Amino acid sequence: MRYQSTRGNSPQQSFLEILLGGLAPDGGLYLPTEYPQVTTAQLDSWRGLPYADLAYEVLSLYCTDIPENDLRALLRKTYTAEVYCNGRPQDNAQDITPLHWLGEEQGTRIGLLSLSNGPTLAFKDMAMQFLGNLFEYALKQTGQKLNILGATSGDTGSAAEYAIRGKEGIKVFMLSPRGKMSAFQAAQMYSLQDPNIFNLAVDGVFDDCQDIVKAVSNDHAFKLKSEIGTVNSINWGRVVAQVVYYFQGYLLATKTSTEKVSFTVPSGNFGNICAGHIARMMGLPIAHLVAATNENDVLDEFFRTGVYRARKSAETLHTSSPSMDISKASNFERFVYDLLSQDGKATAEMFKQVDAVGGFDISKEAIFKDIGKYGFQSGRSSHQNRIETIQDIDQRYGVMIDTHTADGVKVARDHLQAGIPMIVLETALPIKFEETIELALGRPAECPAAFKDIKSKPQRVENIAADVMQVKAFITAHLT
Ligand SMILES: Cc1ncc(COP(=O)(O)O)c(C=O)c1O
Ligand SMILES: N[C@@H](CCOP(=O)(O)O)C(=O)O
Repeated sequence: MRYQSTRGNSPQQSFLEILLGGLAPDGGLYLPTEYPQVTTAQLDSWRGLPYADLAYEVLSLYCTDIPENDLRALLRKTYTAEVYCNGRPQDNAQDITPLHWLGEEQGTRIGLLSLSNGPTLAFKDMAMQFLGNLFEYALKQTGQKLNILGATSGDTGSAAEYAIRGKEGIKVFMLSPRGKMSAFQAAQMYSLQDPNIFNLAVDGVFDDCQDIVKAVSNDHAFKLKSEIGTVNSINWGRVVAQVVYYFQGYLLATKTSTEKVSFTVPSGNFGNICAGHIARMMGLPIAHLVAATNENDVLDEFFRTGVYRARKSAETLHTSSPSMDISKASNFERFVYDLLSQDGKATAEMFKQVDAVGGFDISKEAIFKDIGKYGFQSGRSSHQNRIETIQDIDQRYGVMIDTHTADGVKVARDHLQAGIPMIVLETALPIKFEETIELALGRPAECPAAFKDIKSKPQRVENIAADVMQVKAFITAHLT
């Protein structure tokens, strides 16, 4: 399988070649030259497979330069019930991403796909644990070192750091928006004392952190000299590993592979739902992919109106689902590339416009009229909506959900279709946003034993301005 850039001006490369690099040299994002197609018979034959083996079936279509036995071994090492039971040991832990039906609403079943049982209690662990093992494997083959530069709004950071702490030859430099994450999220990252982990608290919002990562990646000389790699969903490895749980969710929800299912995805950087889009492009029978945003509703606005209007940092709101406080959704470019029939030149033009004037408007163009064929729908949730949804799901079903999942449930309920099951992706555990849970329910969220005293541990973090030069200087000073 070869990979090409969404901006059409980088040489095609193999999976392992793009894995360590992140952004393509022309500033675009990598996508496969074609989406492998999965037949109904293939899907049926995957029913009942252990998660690691299902992951092998899906990922072997993409990671064609990793020998079969190595890929299978990496996946079996990654996807174990021991690694994915940190939050809530449960009966069906062997499913890795168990599906919990909540009940029947408006003539259809609604359920939660549990993606947050990994070491840091958010869905990011699903891909990041695999990437940690894969980086180690790839570096052993080449003898290279890797310095990861990442941006986080709270969950990617800790998932990457827990996956990579203590690994030989890899350092992590993680940019986080100072004061914008929950106290629990900050403590998860900043309490790590491993010498290969560096936390930088940036004076800005997540988008400022993400812009710095992209600017550093676009300085090709610095990137090469400093062996910079990425773990954000701009890295194809992250997205493709997330494709697997759409297959798992579908197979757990259905009895035959002709049935349709819809997914609602709490969305910010468009990485998670982009993985759903790819699963659908591969032939997974997904009726709708519903993007649920919080008050930072750039994506909802686009799907409703055809106008993509990235917000400036000062316009990005600090909400009670803070991991989705994102106004420039990186992976949206991957979808736009497909929407433009994989025309790299046209995609580059659109995103040049985003940099120059902050967005684009396709509301009057034929491609916007065609958007329905990709199955996307969208909606937005507010602080009041999420409080009411957390209360309602607790009262009605006895299930406590986090604030991001609550945004998902709220928007899912606005898009139920009789007879088509709706799966909401559960993206984090409630303890990560305990202040809002207390506010909604008047009682504390359950805290896994491993994190009981997390907030009282000493923290190691450096404050830094939202300045590319300062970040480069920090990295350079900590490379040896
Ligand atoms: C808990 C949680 N929910 C939802 C999201 C949004 O996911 P994405 O950025 O892939 O759209 C994030 C961050 O990415 C998150 O951390
Ligand atoms: N919500 C994320 C930020 C987006 O990260 P990505 O790695 O999925 O691109 C976070 O919690 O850090």
